[in-house]
Amino acid sequence: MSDHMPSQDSETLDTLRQRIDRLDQDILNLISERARCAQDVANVKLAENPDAIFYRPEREAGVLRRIMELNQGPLSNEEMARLFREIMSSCLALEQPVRVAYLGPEGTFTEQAALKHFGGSAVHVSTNAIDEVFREVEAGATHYGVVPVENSTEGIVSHTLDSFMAASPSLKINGEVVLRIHQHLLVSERTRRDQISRIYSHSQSLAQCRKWLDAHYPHAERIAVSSNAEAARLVKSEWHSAAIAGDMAAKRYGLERVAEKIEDQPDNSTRFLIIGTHDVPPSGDDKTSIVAAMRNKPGVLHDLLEPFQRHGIDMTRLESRPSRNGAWSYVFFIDFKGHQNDEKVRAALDEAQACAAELKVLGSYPVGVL
Ligand SMILES: O=C(O)C(=O)C[C@]1(C(=O)O)C=C[C@@H](O)C=C1
Repeated sequence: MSDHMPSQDSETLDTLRQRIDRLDQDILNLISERARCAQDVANVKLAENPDAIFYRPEREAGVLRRIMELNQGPLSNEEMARLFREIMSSCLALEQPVRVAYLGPEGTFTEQAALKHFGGSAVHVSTNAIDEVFREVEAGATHYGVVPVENSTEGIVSHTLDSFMAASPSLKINGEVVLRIHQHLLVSERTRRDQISRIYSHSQSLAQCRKWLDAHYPHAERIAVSSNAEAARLVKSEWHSAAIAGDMAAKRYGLERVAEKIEDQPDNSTRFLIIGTHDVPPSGDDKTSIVAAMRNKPGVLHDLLEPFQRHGIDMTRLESRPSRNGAWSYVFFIDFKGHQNDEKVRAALDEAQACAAELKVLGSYPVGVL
């Protein structure tokens, strides 16, 4: 129907749009009032401490959880929380432009995780390797860092655990973020789609799509490269190649999807950790990560875990890594529910400490909300 033809429908559309205009004005005023409030919060923090910490993960988790509880629809809880995530990101940027290092290059899932956790107003800084993310944070070049730690189909990211073993004690885990990972087969406009003989991706992504590749491209050579984004970049200049990567890389390098969501496990997800240099107070729903080096004798794992079980602490992950130090053979990475300030967590940690050669609390942090 033409725009100039008056009708019942277009009148209704006009009045609805007038209502939306009025609502937008109210939302605008409220967001501005909220932003001014955040500026006042910044001044209070500065008055208390000239080296104030502006980013407060426990408070952000609380704000988002409350929004999800209050939400009555029609937008989903996740959608609403995502909007508030961005509002808070803008408010925090008014207090202090927060710098966040992530495992790059641009277009990686880690960049997507950093955006999901800190929102678009943080300054996101790409690095070339996981240990570089750690170095940036330790040196104070960025306030926080984001690193992948485990994938639901491929298991742990060993570089990250090794970096924790080598990290200074001032480095703390400040948060976690879980990302649903969707892999796509991507090509450029130059690619001859019927002659794809090479498929680039990160080794974990190739592994995550193994069955799909066996079925659809059994003869293409699979080439592991340093990241999915690097795979996407390579495809730009080769007519017979494709890449497996996610949405961020497709967008960043202007690639087309030949096939979408080709991961073998439909619930494929990756967990990322936020690292910083401060302890996070309790948020009401927290996790704690520790690393323990054990002496090389029988029954050590049982001795280490028994106090947690006895105090009724819910363990969410256990990994072992060979130690680099000759004095003991294994170190264990353990995640459990609860905050290190909780009485029963303290008691279990004290007892576990007594039987470990070395035990380091890597941090207590809010369970991922989004
Ligand atoms: O409550 C605070 O400490 C704030 O700084 C405000 C606020 C917010 O916008 O709600 C902003 C940044 C913090 O990370 C947490 C919350």
